[in-house]
Amino acid sequence: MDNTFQVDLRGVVDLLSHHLYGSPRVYVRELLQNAVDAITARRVDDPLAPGEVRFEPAEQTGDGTLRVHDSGIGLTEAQVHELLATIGRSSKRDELGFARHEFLGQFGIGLLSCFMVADEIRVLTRAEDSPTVAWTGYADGRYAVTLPAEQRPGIGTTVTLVPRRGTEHWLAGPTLTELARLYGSLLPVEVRVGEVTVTSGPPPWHSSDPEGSVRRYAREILGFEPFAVVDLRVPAAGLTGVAMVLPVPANPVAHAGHRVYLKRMLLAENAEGLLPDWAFFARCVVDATELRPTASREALYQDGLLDEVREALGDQLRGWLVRLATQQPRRLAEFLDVHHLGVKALALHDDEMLRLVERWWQMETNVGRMTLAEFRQRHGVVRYTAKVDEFRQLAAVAAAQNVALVNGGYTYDSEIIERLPVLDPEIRVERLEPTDLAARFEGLDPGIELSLRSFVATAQRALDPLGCEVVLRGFEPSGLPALYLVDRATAFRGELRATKERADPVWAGVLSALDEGGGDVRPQLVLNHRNPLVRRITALGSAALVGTAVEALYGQALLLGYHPIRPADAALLNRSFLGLLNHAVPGEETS
Ligand SMILES: Nc1ncnc2c1ncn2[C@@H]1O[C@H](COP(=O)(O)OP(=O)(O)OP(=O)(O)O)[C@@H](O)[C@H]1O
Repeated sequence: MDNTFQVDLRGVVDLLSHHLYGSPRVYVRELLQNAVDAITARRVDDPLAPGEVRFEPAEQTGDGTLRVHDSGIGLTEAQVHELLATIGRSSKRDELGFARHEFLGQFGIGLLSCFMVADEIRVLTRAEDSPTVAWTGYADGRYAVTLPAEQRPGIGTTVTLVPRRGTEHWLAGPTLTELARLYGSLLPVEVRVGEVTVTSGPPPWHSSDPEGSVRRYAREILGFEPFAVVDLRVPAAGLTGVAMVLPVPANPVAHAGHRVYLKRMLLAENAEGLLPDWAFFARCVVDATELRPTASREALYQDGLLDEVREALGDQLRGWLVRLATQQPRRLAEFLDVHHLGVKALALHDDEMLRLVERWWQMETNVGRMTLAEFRQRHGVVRYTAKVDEFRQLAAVAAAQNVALVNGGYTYDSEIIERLPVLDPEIRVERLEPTDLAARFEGLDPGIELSLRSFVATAQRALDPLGCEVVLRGFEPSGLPALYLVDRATAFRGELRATKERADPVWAGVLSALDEGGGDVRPQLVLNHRNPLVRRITALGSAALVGTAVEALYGQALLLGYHPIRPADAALLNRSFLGLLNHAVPGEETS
């Protein structure tokens, strides 16, 4: 035998009135929504029927209650029993149970939200050709219906809330005005709180001066002056609105919330999921007729339509960017100055954005700031370093060897450069291998080389314990005495081993697995024979002093290139510094 669920009414009332919503303030929205829906229902048969919602805050009613009057369709006695007294029953669904398009409500639970601020809800309602009906509901699930002798002055409904102790402030004039304005300012019927009208006409993007009105709205409501305003439109979702491009950089991981109205009633001030993640530089204000709210009516329901909307809005923002690039490149440059991180993040997945970055974003290179497109045109291969330190060390040396170099060390830059061949397979991209640079340095005259053999041998002996090879070359800039070059794979393994020494056995084992294969190419200290100091060092008579000087050059080259300093390097730096100091300060030792 089948049984039906038993329901504990008090539990359900408590759940729906107290636990579904994030804050008691939504009771204002639910009251507004019912009043507007009732007016909409009345206007189906009587398009010229008045459309008015009036709140009387506690200060005005004088008895501590709040009243809201509407000129809506009202309810007959039978409807009161059916609709107000049955949780989950709504007049806003069709025979099949689907939400009817013209109404804001659909679930048949909204009125219960009033129990967050009231112990008692009274509804006085009058439908056409029917007597006035009074319904009173209590938070414990009881209700009473009477037919009062005194008739309500006109068709419509008055809802009265008797405040719960401790929640009176939610019903007071200032709070009520603020909340009615927040939720209802764009509603198509006039809403007043006391004598104050809180509705302000159609959405700003539908006004006669859309740009001016949207900017004013942004300043007054959102608190910023947008960099740009982009029109949005998705007919399938009945959506219109604007995206406002933020005037300051936004945090790419902090999702921007959007202001979403459904049928001109505010749904959420911080709705997520409306734009693709990459579009974090924009904040939207939209009104939609077809998107669905969650039951708490505080967020958008994640469905296929929302996915379509997100994609369409992404396309519209992308289109705006591309138009800016072709029609207003100067504005685009300004935009990129503020939001380059977002655009670059997007360029990692999106070819159009990649092209935009390639053409319009100026990168640091050792031949001046320029776009990657310009760089490619002038220098062919896009040669780059992936670390800022590496660029700093090698920029001048590479420039002197006519090697143009892009600094790919900033966020996303090297990934963007590596992705360039997606735009055109002809594009050649190469990460600079520091040791390749040495191959471009001029070798010495054989005679000179021969005469310096013993110097090189002495220098090599000084650096042997550090596993570094000494090379003597002539290169520009001549002001640079020495350059420490290490190939990337060796540098990586060096760092791995240093970490391994500090790690616990398990982690060290993992690191060992990574350290397999590939013989190390010894790092090189390339001494510059064009440098006057180096020449003087090669001419020193004392082998000990040559050793100390070469050690000092080694240490200085390490520091200059921001290379990691191992304990052995630190000891050597110390030793050579003291050695040179000792040599520089003359005089006998005294005791
Ligand atoms: N001011 C009003 N005038 C006329 N009928 C009303 C009014 N307020 C409520 N009702 C009736 O009571 C029903 C239940 O209202 P309730 O607010 O609980 O749910 P709803 O508006 O249908 O849906 P939702 O839970 O999505 O708000 C409504 O469907 C409507 O028929």
